[in-house]
Amino acid sequence: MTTHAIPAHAELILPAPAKLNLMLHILGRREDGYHELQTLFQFLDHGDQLGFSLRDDGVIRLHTEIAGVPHDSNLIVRAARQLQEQSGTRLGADIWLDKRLPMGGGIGGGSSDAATTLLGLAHLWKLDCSEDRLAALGLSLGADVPVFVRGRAAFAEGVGEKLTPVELPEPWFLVAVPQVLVSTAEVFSDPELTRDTPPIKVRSLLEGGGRNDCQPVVEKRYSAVRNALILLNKFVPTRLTGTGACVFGSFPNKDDADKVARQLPATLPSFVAQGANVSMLHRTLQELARK
Ligand SMILES: C[C@](O)(CO)[C@H](O)COP(=O)(O)OP(=O)(O)OC[C@H]1O[C@@H](n2ccc(N)nc2=O)[C@H](O)[C@@H]1O
Ligand SMILES: Nc1ncnc2c1ncn2[C@@H]1O[C@H](COP(=O)(O)OP(=O)(O)OP(=O)(O)O)[C@@H](O)[C@H]1O
Repeated sequence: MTTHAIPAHAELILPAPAKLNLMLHILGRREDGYHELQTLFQFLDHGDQLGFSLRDDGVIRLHTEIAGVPHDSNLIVRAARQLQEQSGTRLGADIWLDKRLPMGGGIGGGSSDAATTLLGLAHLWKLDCSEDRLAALGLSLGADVPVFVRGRAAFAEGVGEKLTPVELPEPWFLVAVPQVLVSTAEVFSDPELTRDTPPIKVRSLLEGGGRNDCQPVVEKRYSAVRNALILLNKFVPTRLTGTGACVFGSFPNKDDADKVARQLPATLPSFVAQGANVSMLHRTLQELARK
């Protein structure tokens, strides 16, 4: 399937799905400033799309500009160059991006783009690269990249890289997108952030426990997020994902989620998507492998 942003001649088109943090506890802070956390990741059937074509001159060229992100800082380009360097390949790639996920939304758009680039180029360049190696490479790009590389809903510990796959219900989610960019680094450096939540066992989470420790800080700093939580909570129990800005509630079916979405004001964009325990990226790659 091609889109306006991806030309029909792209050799490989892959999804870069969003994720939700169904809960997020902060247990402590490490010496390097990163936080130890416990979080539950599930994917959504909604995301960006990337197109890739092979180049034999070694050049990595992303043809889509993202406002405010220089070409060489884009996680897609950084992921491609790291893989190129580590694998020693002489090949390069043309890459196109159809950006649908809000940036700084807490639904992992940049991290998912990076993971799709790693897996897509490993496929296109025919590299013999294990998932463990790609996940380690991904971690150097961002704490959330490994879960997208592995593509399984997971309970995450450490800084988010110690992953235990889990089977969760796959409800429909309404995700509201407050029109504000939340800085993850800023939230993690707020002195009022709760950093001493005791560790819990994965089983108690699967029974529905947990909260998002970042939520009070984000609500305090960003009125758009606070207002979105107040509004959505009138219809469904609502929580922040990651460090925001997006907030979400779950529904047993799509119709119920759509009904609430229709009642939100135009100033609060939203989308409805189903939770997925296997990411769309991995489902697409599995189909490719069968062909
Ligand atoms: C909070 C989560 O969204 C949960 O999914 C992620 O762990 C954040 O992942 P991310 O956006 O990929 O984060 P990174 O790009 O690695 O880090 C951004 C900034 O967030 C802070 N950070 C991030 C992850 C973590 N476990 N502890 C932190 O303190 C650090 O200040 C870091 O400079
Ligand atoms: N391909 C990309 N897509 C989005 N953002 C990118 C990309 N490359 C670099 N960035 C930078 O990364 C920042 C964070 O983007 P991202 O969309 O991953 O945030 P997020 O949804 O808050 O992520 P997370 O849930 O992992 O905290 C952006 O503000 C942007 O400056």
